[in-house]
Amino acid sequence: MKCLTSKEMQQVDVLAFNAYHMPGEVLMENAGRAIIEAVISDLTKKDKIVVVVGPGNNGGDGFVVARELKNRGYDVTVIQTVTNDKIEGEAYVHLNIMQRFGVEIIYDFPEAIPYLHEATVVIDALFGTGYKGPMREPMQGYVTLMNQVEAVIYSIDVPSGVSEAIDSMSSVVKASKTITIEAPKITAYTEATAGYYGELVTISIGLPTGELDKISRSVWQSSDVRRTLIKRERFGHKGTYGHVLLIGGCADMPGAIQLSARGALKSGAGLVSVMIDRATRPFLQLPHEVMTRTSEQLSPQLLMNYQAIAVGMGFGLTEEKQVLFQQILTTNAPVLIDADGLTLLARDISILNKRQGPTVLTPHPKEFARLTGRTVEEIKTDPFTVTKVFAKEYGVYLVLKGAYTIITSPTGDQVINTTGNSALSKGGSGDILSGIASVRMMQDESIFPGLCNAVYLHGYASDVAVKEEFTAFDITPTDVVEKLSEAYRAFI
Ligand SMILES: NC(=O)C1=CN([C@@H]2O[C@H](COP(=O)(O)OP(=O)(O)OC[C@H]3O[C@@H](n4cnc5c(N)ncnc54)[C@H](O)[C@@H]3O)[C@@H](O)[C@H]2O)[C@H](O)CC1
Ligand SMILES: [K+]
Repeated sequence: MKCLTSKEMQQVDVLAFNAYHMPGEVLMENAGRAIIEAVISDLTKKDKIVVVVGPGNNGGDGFVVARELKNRGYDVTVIQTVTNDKIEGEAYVHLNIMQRFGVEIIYDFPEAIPYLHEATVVIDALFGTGYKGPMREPMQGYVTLMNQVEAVIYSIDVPSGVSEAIDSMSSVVKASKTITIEAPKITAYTEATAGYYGELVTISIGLPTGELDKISRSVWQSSDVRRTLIKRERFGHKGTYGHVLLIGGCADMPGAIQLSARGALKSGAGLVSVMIDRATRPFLQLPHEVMTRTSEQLSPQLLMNYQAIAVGMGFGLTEEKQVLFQQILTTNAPVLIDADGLTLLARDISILNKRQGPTVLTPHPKEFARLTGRTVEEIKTDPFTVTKVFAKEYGVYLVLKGAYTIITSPTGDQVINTTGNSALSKGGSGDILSGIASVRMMQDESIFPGLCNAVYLHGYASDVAVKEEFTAFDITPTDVVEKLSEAYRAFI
C-alpha cells in the first residue's frame, strides 16, 4: 500500500483528470460512496449525524456523504462553514445535488452549536490535503467545538487541520476514525500528527494504480512479508542459510551482543558467530549454538567467511574500537551498523564513501541527529525527507527507528512499518532487531525487503506478546524475541 504526500496526491488527482479523463465529480462520488461503506456498520437510524463541510473538495466529499445518508433514511444535517458562492467546481455540483435531496444546511456558527452538542456522529469534511495553516475563523471555532463534543468523529481523508508543515499547524480535529482516500498520507505516520487520526481506514476511489505505483513510498504489509521472506527448503543446509557475524560486547555492556545473537538465532541463520574482545569473553553467556571469535583475530580474510556482519551492539567507544571499526568497514560483505557503531561512524562519516559492499545504518532519532548534525526535532518534523536525502547521499540503507520506523534504500525508496508498540521502547530492543535484521538482509529476496521484514516481524512479535501474555510495562526485549516463533509462523 502506497503512502503519499499531499502534493503527490494532488498530482495523481490531476493526472486522473488530464490523462485518464476521469471527471472530478465521479471521483468525488466514488469517495463519498466508499466512505459510507467504511462507516455504515457503525451507524444507526437513531444517530444524529452532522457533517461539517469546508470550502474545498474535502467538503465536496462531505456533500456526497450527507446526500447518500439522507437517501438511506439517516438523520443528517450539514453545517456549511462558508456561503454557497465560496464553493466551486465539483464540490458545487455535489452541493446542488445534495440540496435537491432535501438535506438541511446550517450556515451560521451560533446556530450550529446546539447541532454539534446533540450530534452522536460528526463527519469532519472541513479540510483535506489542500489545507494550509494556520486555521482561520470561523473554522477554528468549529474545530474547537468538534473536539469538545461527545460525538464519535469520522474525518474524511485527514483530520482537518493536519499539515505536513508542522510549524504552521494550529487547531486540528481529533478523530475517532479517519477514512483516508486511496492511500494513507505521510502525516498518518509522523509524530506531530499521527495522534489526531484515531483508527485509520483506507478506501479506494479508483485512481489509476499505474500512477500510484510510481510513488516510491509504501507501507509494509503482511502480503509483502509473505512475498519476500525466504522459503526454507527441505534440501537446505546450514550453508544455504548463511553465516552472520555479530561484533560488539564490552565489559560494561555484555548483554547487548547476547540479545543480538538471540535475535539472529531465532531468525533462522545457518550459523551465528559473535566477535568480542578476549577480555570480555568471560562475561558472556551465549546460547550453545553461537560460535565466538575475538577481536584480536580480526582480519580481512576472516571477514570473508560471513554473508552478513552487524557491528556496534555494546561495542564500546575507545580508540581501539575506532580502529577496529574502520577495519571492519573495509570488507565487501554487507555490514549493518548499530548503537556504538553509529557513534563511531559519526566521528568520521566520510568513511561511508569508501565502502564497497552494502551498508545498513539502524539509528534512532538521536543517533541520526548525530550523524546528520540536525536536531532530533528537525528529524521528527520531516523524517521522510531527511532520511531520503541522507540514504541517497551516502549510498546506504537507512532504518530510522521509531513508532513508525522508516526504511530507506540507497536509491530513495521508502517503506513505513506499522507493527510494534510501546513494549519496544526499552534498552535491548535495538540489539535484538540488529540480530534479526542481519539474518533477514542475508536471506530474503534482497537487502531492502529483508530489512523491512526484520522490522515488521520484530514489531509483530511485540504485538503478539502484549496481546497474549505481557503488558507493555512488564515485558522485556528477551520476552519479545521468544515471540518471534509466532511471528514467523504467521508468515510461512
Ligand atoms: N485525491 C483525489 O483524487 C480526490 C480527493 N478529494 C478530496 O479533496 C480533498 C482535497 O481538496 P482541495 O480542494 O484541494 O482541498 P481542501 O478541501 O483541503 O480545502 C482547500 C480549500 O480550503 C481553503 N483553505 C485552505 N487553508 C485554509 C485555512 N487555513 N483557512 C481557511 N480556508 C483555507 C482553500 O482556499 C481551499 O478553498 C482531499 O483531501 C479529498 O478529501 C476528492 O473529493 C476526490 C478526489
Ligand atoms: K477532513
